[in-house]
Amino acid sequence: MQFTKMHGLGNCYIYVDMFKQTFDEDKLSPLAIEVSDRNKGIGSDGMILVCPSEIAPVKMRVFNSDGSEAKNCGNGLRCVAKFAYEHGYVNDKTFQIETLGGLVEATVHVEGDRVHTVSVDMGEPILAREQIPMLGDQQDQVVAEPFQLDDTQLEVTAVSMGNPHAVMFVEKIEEAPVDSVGPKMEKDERFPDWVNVEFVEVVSRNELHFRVWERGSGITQACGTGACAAVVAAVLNGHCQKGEEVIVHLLGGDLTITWQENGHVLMKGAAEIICEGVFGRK
Ligand SMILES: N[C@H](CCC[C@H](N)C(=O)O)C(=O)O
Repeated sequence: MQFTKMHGLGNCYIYVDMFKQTFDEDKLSPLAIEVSDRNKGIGSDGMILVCPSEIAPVKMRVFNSDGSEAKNCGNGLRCVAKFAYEHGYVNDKTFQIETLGGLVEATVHVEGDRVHTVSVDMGEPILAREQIPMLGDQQDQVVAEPFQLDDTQLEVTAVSMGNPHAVMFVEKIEEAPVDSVGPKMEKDERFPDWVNVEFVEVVSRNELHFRVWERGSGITQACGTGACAAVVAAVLNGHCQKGEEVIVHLLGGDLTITWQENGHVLMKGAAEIICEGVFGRK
């Protein structure tokens, strides 16, 4: 299998060009687990397929390292946009990408003949409880809702960017309980589809620190949809302002996120190739 390993701020995936090769549907989840394995495979946070689409130049499918398929991936979208442009699957610098969560619009920023930075209009966040989805009979939106997890009392703000996110604010990001709270909340029964878990320290109305425990992959260096969810949650909790750029500091680098006045969330950040190769026998 031909592959390209790419990363967005250290959140790396094995990209497979499905314009040139195809696999049986039931092989995809096991293949994602196999290629993601850092000891017996290539090593990554998951696998992303760059597919033909009937409604856009390309379609993105995302598989976490546990083999589960997700509806969206922010860092993946920037890398898919770079891949599509550099492989000539698109002619313009701004184009749509189909995801399982709907259509998004990407713009590649070209330096010479290479793309290093990509902007993506991620569309509107989904805030209705039942569409996150999250159980509970309180009000329709989940903003700073008390959340008891074993003997820990937390406050959760829930946002979907096509995939579900539970955002919590902490005083010091370096003390965020990522590896203790993360895995418990990821599969808590109150999130029927499980959930990505984010911890945010507010530096100012235009700057956040961010850590993540990703659904299906665990701790990663960065999560693009999670950074978008974090800015939306920060606005909902009065820490940031709609219409203003927010710099989000993730372990692997920075993203610029704006929850625009028109309701759409704009994400801008890097996308890089690590290597290309053949997985398994030719
Ligand atoms: N773990 C996520 C998919 C990858 C999202 C993340 N890597 C990003 O950049 O948005 C989920 O199951 O919803």
